Amino acid sequence: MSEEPNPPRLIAWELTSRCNLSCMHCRGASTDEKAIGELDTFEAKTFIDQVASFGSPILILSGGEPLVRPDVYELARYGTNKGLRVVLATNGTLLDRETVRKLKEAGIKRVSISLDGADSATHDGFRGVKGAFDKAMEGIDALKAEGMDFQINTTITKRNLGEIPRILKMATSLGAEALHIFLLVPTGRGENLADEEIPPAEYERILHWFYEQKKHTSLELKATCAPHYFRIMRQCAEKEGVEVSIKTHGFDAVSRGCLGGTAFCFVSSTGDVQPCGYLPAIAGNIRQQSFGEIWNNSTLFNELRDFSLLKGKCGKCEYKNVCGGCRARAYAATGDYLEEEPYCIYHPRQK
Ligand code: HEM
Ligand SMILES: C[C@H]1O[C@@H](n2cnc3c(N)ncnc32)[C@H](O)[C@@H]1O
Ligand code: MET
Ligand code: SF4
Repeated sequence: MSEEPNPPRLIAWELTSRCNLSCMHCRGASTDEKAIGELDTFEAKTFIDQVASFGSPILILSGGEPLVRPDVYELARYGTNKGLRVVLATNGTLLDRETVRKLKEAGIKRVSISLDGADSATHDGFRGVKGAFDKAMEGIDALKAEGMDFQINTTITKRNLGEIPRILKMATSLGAEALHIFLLVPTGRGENLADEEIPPAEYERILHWFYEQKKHTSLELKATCAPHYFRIMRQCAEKEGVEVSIKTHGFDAVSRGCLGGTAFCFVSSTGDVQPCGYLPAIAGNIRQQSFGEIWNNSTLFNELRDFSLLKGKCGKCEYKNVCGGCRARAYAATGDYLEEEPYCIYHPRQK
């Protein structure tokens, strides 16, 4: 019998698909209509039980907008009591000091705020609502006033590429713990935004820049949905004559590009388990099978764990074990999640 996979280290859970915003790039449906078929409080707690009995991942309460769900505090407390590290991902517009106090009481350890621009013109343009930037900044003020750790999540597109250095400065002066960049995946409502994706050469440039910035900041910088980073990190280290290790490169030294199905998964508001929120392929549903069963046995997840199945350039690449390409972007471009990452400029040595 084959060995059982390690349990996930991180689960992003779409508590609800409802949202008070409707950003153009959103991977979700995110409208203010009542969600159909959403897990109720009891089902949500059963899911937490299953996760906690199976492993002890970081549980990211996401959405839609998780703060529109009234039982968000009850679920956060439940997860915390079960020993999970529970964090919350929000657009920040619904946060005030009272809300932050309740999140703290529920045991939430960190909150991420999405900032897609360094000012209101870019951010509000992106998020489709005037005042979204100011509201998010007020949310950050509330987090600071209540002493809640926070990080900034930024989705990079052609619109804000030039503002990333300013966003990094802003995250630093605001006192964030981390800046996590996401690279746009044209999926969900963002399906038609392929034109907004930065070209592959720009990916290369911004990820090199990111590598350099890490040397000069105490902020935790993480590139999510940018698996190429792990190749670029190794190429840069080789040039510098430095060996990649935890000592020199921290957690990045032992992590890899796409973690979907290997250390990370996404659970939708109706209980579908997916490799990530940007890849609409379903490993199973927690209403039909336990989370652990899906994680261990799904064909989809087992395929994603077998890097020898990667096709095209990714399949031949000497970096496939540390990068692996973005499976969601491959799926969006070709309909096959094992195909090559379409936004990579690198030519593997093997032809
Ligand atoms: C500390 C270690 C962390 C790691 C290694 C990590 C890694 C990841 C990964 C792999 C993804 C999925 C994207 C993909 O499929 O490539 C992701 C998504 C995400 N992470 Fe993190 N993350 C970490 C911490 C956090 C924290 C502390 C927060 C929030 C406070 C957070 C917020 C998010 C959000 C909002 C998403 C998107 C999920 C969604 O689709 O809604 N992450 N992260
Ligand atoms: C949870 C984080 O995911 C981002 N996000 C939402 N939709 C997409 C997409 N299609 N591609 C990349 N990032 C996305 C949000 O802007 C938020 O910052
Ligand atoms: N709505 C929240 C945000 O914008 C979390 C989910 S985004 C798909 O950060
Ligand atoms: S990205 Fe987040 S805030 Fe924007 S519409 Fe989607 S769920 Fe809502």
